[in-house]
Amino acid sequence: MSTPTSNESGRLAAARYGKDKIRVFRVVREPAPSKVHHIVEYIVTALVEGDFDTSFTQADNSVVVATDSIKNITYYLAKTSPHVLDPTRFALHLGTVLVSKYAHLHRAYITVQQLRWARIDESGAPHTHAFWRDGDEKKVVRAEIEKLAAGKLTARVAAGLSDLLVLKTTGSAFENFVRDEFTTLLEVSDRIFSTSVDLTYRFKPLTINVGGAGDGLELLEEWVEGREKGSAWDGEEVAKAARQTTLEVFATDESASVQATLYKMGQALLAHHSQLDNVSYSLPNKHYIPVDMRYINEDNLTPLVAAPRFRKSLACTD
Ligand SMILES: O=c1[nH]c(=O)c2[nH]c(=O)[nH]c2[nH]1
Repeated sequence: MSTPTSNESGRLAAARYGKDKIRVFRVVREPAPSKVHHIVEYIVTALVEGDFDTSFTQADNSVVVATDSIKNITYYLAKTSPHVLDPTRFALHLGTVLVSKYAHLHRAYITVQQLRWARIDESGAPHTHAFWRDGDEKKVVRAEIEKLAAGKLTARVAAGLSDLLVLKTTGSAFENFVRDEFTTLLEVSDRIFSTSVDLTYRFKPLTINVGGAGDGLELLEEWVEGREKGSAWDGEEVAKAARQTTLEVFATDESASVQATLYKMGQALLAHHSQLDNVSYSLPNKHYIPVDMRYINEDNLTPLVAAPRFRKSLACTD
């Protein structure tokens, strides 16, 4: 995967390449007596930027770390990293290794999508090594690691979730929108509201000073420690809280529109997490339109038809 772009004069303006869709599955086995197994399944994208323009402009492969090697490094860290069970830390570890090991690579862009596996319940107790796919929802982490002057890295992390499917059967209206010759939608004071939530939140960037080069692990330890000390920063905790806040606002908001509920979700996240500097939601409306059964004298629209403007538009179409 590569994304070179050129300006009007035909010169290479920017270039980035790497590997997409690297599948990682890792089992961490606790020893006896517990013998509990922990698992993660990730889909990883690892892209790099650096001094390799000549690989695009002069077919010079001597500056190319093969995408196959990038995949192998990802596998190697999935096997060896103490951070593998935490997608944020794993992304940071992979990024720091790539820019630390190769002097001519300056930036790494790591995306980790985590698939959902939940423990199977066995007579009320979580099973030690059997799991089920707990829906299509994914946890998503995007980490950008930039090598600055010697001994300095900047980490920018955005995280969130995708494909969280939700539905509520009341507490949602959509009224008073523009009505003109193109309007066929009826106003409703009470409707089913369903959406598939995509959420991204960005953490404030952090610059860290590091002593030596290393393979990135020491840099990461320092990064993680610095983050957690004196602040509530912890990728997994924030992910859990952000998901819960999203669900609670969805459930409790007397929604005037998808737009208004979306904004409240963003406000709630920013209010709870001072370490975030940006929140973005996408909430595509999944329509459940009641079937009009008046032709057979069956009222399938009440209580959905309380608004006066709705009655008026019904009168027009009757
Ligand atoms: O909450 C909504 N917002 C819209 O902008 C819109 N547009 C539409 O057709 N239905 C809805 N619902």
